[in-house]
Amino acid sequence: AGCTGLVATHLNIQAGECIKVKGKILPEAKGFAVNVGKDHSNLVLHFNPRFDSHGDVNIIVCNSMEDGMWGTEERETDFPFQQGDKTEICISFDTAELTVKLAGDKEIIFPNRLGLENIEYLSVEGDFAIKAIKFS
Ligand SMILES: C=CCO[C@@H]1O[C@H](CO)[C@@H](O[C@@H]2O[C@H](CO)[C@H](O)[C@H](OCc3cn(-c4n[nH]c(N)n4)nn3)[C@H]2O)[C@H](O)[C@H]1NC(C)=O
Repeated sequence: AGCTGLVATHLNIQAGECIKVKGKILPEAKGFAVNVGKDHSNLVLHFNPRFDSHGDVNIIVCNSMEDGMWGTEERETDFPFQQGDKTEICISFDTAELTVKLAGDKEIIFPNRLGLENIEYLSVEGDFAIKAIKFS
């Protein structure tokens, strides 16, 4: 699993609340990921913008992980990220789906495949310098 940065556990984020991750994408970024779920092996969302990694260029890969096994990827080619830029990602969810609000009023919806009712785990990994994390 990539070079892990921040990990937060024992959170108790309920449906309808937001997780806001603010930071700066490194100038030569290959990719970064924001993971939320129950723990590191049970992710309701692995949100992974790729500038140039795993053969993908400027694609957002979203996936889930259940008991350490990846689910089926969903890919988004509308890519509102630039290397070297500051960015803010807001993740909210309910038992049916997660909504990721991005710059430029872009939204990505991803199914809550694990049916999680609360989020206890957050990690941010890859070429991203965190400035602030806010739970609201
Ligand atoms: C075409 C060849 C076979 O498909 C490729 O298979 C790769 C390996 O599964 C896929 O890359 C992984 O895709 C995952 C999301 O589906 C992750 O982005 C993974 O990133 C590194 C990573 C994170 N983690 C991790 N995070 N948290 C935990 N517990 N583990 N483990 N590995 C990547 O290594 C890659 O996205 C996928 N490409 C396509 C086009 O499907």
